[in-house]
Amino acid sequence: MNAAPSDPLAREQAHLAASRAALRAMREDVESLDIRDVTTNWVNAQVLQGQIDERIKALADLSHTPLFFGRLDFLHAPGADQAEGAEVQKGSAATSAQGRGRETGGQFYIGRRHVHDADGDPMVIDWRAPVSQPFYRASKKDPQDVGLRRRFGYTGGDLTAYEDEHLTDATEAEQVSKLLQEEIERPRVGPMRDIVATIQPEQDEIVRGGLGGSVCVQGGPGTGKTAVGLHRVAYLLYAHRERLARTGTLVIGPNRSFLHYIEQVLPALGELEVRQATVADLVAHVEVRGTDEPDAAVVKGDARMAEVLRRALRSHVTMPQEAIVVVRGSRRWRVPVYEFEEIVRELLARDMRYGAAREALPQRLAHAVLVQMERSGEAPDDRVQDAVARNAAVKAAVKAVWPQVDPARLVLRLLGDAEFLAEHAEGLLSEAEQKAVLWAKAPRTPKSAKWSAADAVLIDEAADLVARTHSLGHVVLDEAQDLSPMQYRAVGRRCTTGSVTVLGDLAQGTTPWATPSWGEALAHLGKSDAVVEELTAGFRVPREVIAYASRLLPAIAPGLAEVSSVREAPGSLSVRHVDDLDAAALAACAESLRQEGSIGLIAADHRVPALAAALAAAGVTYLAPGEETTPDTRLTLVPASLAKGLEYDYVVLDEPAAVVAAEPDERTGLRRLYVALTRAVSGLTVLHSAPLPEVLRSAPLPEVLAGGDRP
Ligand SMILES: Nc1ncnc2c1ncn2[C@@H]1O[C@H](COP(=O)(O)OP(=O)(O)OP(=O)(O)O)[C@@H](O)[C@H]1O
Repeated sequence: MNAAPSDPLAREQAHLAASRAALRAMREDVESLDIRDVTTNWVNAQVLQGQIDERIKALADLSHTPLFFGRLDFLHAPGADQAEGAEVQKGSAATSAQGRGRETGGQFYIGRRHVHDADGDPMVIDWRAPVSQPFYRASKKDPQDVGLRRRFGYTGGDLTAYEDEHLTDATEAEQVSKLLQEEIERPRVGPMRDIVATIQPEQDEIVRGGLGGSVCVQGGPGTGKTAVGLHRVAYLLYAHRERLARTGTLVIGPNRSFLHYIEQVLPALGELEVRQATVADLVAHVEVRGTDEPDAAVVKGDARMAEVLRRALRSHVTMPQEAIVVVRGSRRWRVPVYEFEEIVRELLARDMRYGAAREALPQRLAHAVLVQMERSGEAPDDRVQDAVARNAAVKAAVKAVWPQVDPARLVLRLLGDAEFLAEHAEGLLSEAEQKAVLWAKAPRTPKSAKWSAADAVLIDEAADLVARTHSLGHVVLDEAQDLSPMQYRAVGRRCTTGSVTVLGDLAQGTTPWATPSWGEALAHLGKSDAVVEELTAGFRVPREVIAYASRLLPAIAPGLAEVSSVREAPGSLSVRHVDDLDAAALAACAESLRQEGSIGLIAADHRVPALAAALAAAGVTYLAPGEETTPDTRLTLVPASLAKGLEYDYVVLDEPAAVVAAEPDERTGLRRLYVALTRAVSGLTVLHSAPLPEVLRSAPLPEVLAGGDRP
């Protein structure tokens, strides 16, 4: 064996090479498994082979993804429970080479996955293992027994740098990590990437929160809410894999392009099994072909609709008018009206789903018959009870008293039949509200109806009243501020037995029903006990840009704290008054394209066709949101309504006044503008030919405003 190189970087590179070799050996071990001896059953063999293929995939060594990104040298050996079988070395060469002369307790390389050598000793520890936690949380104030924390920098797949912190050395100054700054500013090409190497302490607390508790994270733009939510799923799947494999996990995002943007993060962390969906996907009982006027959508999304639906559904149950007569052989058995009614009332009083109660009713009636049989000296068994429950007279009685209800037909009737609606909305919805939701012309069948997105949510509520919705183990709800109360309920019933991570920013609420407070949202979700956490450190947007965007805060979300950016980027903001918007947008895009990374041209939705034409005429290729940027096509033309949650290295924002004016009211318009102003990582160019919105103009100037005109 070669002697360990004396240069610390070379030694780390050697450990990387050895870890890669170990990973390769792990993969080869799995590849060489011969399952013919293990199973002769074809189906079992297929399943086993599938699992092996997954495992081989999970053990792939991605050349551009660092196998480890950090190292921890503990002062004392961590307990066995912490170590995940980690190698605990006495006075490792690397640490003693620091010349610090302490007794060391173990050295751990932290990476995306666990890698062990031929003896089973770990070369790399999974970032989610307990022993990795101090990598994210330890500080000079609380070193957590860590003597040295080392972060590694990579260029391509090569380990090229490292950064050390001696946490117990009082003389060493605390400093902002250069590697963190570089990681954030690394140009963006392709979809969102993971942040596993640089999760911050306050983020890590949320990521590693227990599975039992629900959590709600309020955080301004770019504070890492989405990143935190996705890493939390990966962590929970590690810590509770078996349980969550059974119960399932789900990530909910606002639209397809957003989901497309985030969909690679979990696979990159080795998690392939997580479903990602929009709320619309969850409630897709019918085809959505219609839209609502805002006032109708607000009423349809209001939680009072749940009670209207409940009443309307229960109105289908009618009290029996006649006794049931069951003929068996030569005998006739009667369930008198009063007893039948008692059974129906008792089922209504129970907290049962409509459908479950309907299924229970024949058995209850049969039971009443059985009691009579016993009284008259017969000894019927369970089979007799089943037979009575299936008796034609019982079936007919149940059908008349407790009919089957189709959820879509129920909603169809409520929205199409003014009298029916009035009857069940009485005391809940005003006349004007009822009028707002009623169809001008009622469709005849659910198939011919032009259902809106809000209608689909009503149908989902009705479906849950009829039969319980399946609940998952954990749900992450991103951009949660925009949901209506009825949408929160739809999400809440998918995690009644599990927990939820709610992520959002009240200042970015752009729907007419956006939630005014997290307390309200959580109540609708059925998770009032969730802890509300706040993230205030901003990673995406540089200080100058966030200061400019934050001028809007008093108007859009008074009381919310301004994001405090971790990055200074002088010259990152330029605000220009221009005469020809299209030409200026082309020029600004060309300017940004000279830099590395992605560019987003954001404009009011109605401005998009004109800008598209201008780009096409100039021969500039561009993408729509959700399409993947490539080194050749780095420009995306983004309608302001789809900008939420996305980010670009450089943003050109076209005509703020048009973005504001496109919304039904000023506050929503300014919130939309706030979203658009906070998408840039490295530079924002604002172009306007109309005057800027008053709040953006009149606020005091931030201290640093370099590049371009002053606003
Ligand atoms: N700890 C971190 N290390 C490196 N990058 C980070 C970290 N936290 C967040 N980021 C980066 O900051 C950017 C913003 O993160 P993210 O999209 O999760 O923010 P958000 O709070 O969801 O924003 P928005 O409110 O705009 O949707 C992303 O590029 C993300 O990778």
